[in-house]
Parts: sequence; C-alpha cells; structure tokens
Amino acid sequence: MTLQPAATAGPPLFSLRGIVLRFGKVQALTGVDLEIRAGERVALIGANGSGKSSLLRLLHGLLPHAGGAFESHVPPMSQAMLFQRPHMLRASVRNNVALALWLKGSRWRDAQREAIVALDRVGLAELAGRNARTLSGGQQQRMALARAWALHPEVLLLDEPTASLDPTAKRDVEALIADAAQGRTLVFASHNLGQVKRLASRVVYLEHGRKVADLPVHDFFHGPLPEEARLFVKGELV
Ligand SMILES: Nc1ncnc2c1ncn2[C@@H]1O[C@H](COP(=O)(O)OP(=O)(O)OP(=O)(O)O)[C@@H](O)[C@H]1O
Repeated sequence: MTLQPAATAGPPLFSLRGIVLRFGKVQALTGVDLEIRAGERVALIGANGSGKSSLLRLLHGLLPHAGGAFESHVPPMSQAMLFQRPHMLRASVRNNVALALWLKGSRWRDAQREAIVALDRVGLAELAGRNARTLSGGQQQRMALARAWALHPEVLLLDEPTASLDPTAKRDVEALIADAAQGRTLVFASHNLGQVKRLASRVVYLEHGRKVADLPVHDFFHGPLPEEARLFVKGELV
C-alpha cells in the first residue's frame, strides 16, 4: 500500500535539546536537537553504531540521558516499540498479544478477543494457538506488530523492523507497517533506503551519535547533503 502524505504535522510530541547519552565511556549520542511532531514519519538512518537504537530507546523511556533536555508529551501507554528481535514469551501467539493488552488494563477475556482481531489483521490468526517461540522471523515480526497495534498507540517506534527478513517477508511486514502507521506518528531506524523513501516523511541522518542532517524525505534524497550523508546514501559509507 502507499502511504498518504502526512497531514500537516501536529503538536510536538518529543523535544530533545543537546541530548547526550552514554554507555560508560561510549558516548552514543552527542548534542542531539530534535523535535518530532504528531503525524510525522521520521526515518533514522546512519552507519552501524551511529546511535539510532539509542535514540529510539531514549524516546521510549528505556534509556536515561546524561545531558541536555528531553521532553515527551506522549503518555507512556500511548507508544509502542518494536525491537530488531522481538521478545517472545514462552506462550501461545494469542497470549503474547493478549498479555500486552491485559497489562494495559483490559480484562483477560477481552484481551484474548482483541488479540485475535489484531492477529487477523497481520494474517496470523491461524497460528494463534502456536507457541510464539516456534514462529519464523517474519512471523515473529508480524506478531510483534500485532501486539503493538492492538494497543492502539499514538506513536510507533520501530528499530530496523525488517532487517533480518527475506525479501517477501520484508515486503509483507513493510506493507503492514505502512498500514499501522496511518493516522499515527512513526519513528523508525532502517538501513533500507528504499524503505525509507516509501515510509518516511522526514529523514534524520546520524553520524557517530551526532545529528548531521534532518530533512523532508524528498530533500534528503534529491537535495544537497553534507558529504558524509551523501556518501552514505550512495552506498559508499556503511
Ligand atoms: N548496552 C550497551 N553498552 C555499551 N555500549 C553500547 C550499548 N548499546 C549501544 N552501545 C554503543 O553505543 C553506540 C550507538 O549504538 P546504537 O546501537 O545506538 O547504534 P545503531 O545506529 O542503532 O547501530 P546499528 O545500525 O548497528 O543497529 C555504539 O558505539 C554502540 O557500541
């Protein structure tokens, strides 16, 4: 499916000013300024280790910052994050989704019913009774998407959601993401520039933890870029 152009961006959801994030001596983010508004679809790109996952995890409240100011206007229950390797509980596919709903306050019976609706949406209803740990990589990502979707989040944060999938699964999961992103704010990390062009309205390029470019998607791919970002887009810097 094709994503509709984002409506005029709404109020700010996340505001970052001069953010520094460290893991011991490693500085994963340095002086990052970023504002993300409702309805935007922001792609985070950059070489391995440039800070994309760290930034997503900061937005999701999973990592503390060591400097700068971070404001989130999204209630914690209104955002969901998909990790590179989704976490699977040793339970049925249905219960993996239902548990997330139950934790959010649904009654168990309602949670199970809503889980089936969400699984149906990603084409997994037939596997609802299977142990989630026996799913293939593509099926796991679809399940994780159903789990995130079922929560009706305002914001979806995705960390390289199709990185480990074969081309068919990549296409399927990307279509589901496009569907899930409708009417929501999407922030995702990706090494797949085709996917960035298809899904994003805006591109943030990180290099060694610094934000080097931050442009509307068309300008990023067609306008002048800082040299390192230009080489990255040409595939000469990975
Ligand atoms: N738990 C951790 N402990 C120590 N260092 C970490 C940890 N997580 C990330 N880092 C370091 O922080 C920096 C940024 O890593 P991050 O995972 O955010 O990059 P990335 O852009 O998502 O990379 P990739 O494209 O490989 O997923 C890297 O130098 C990385 O080694």
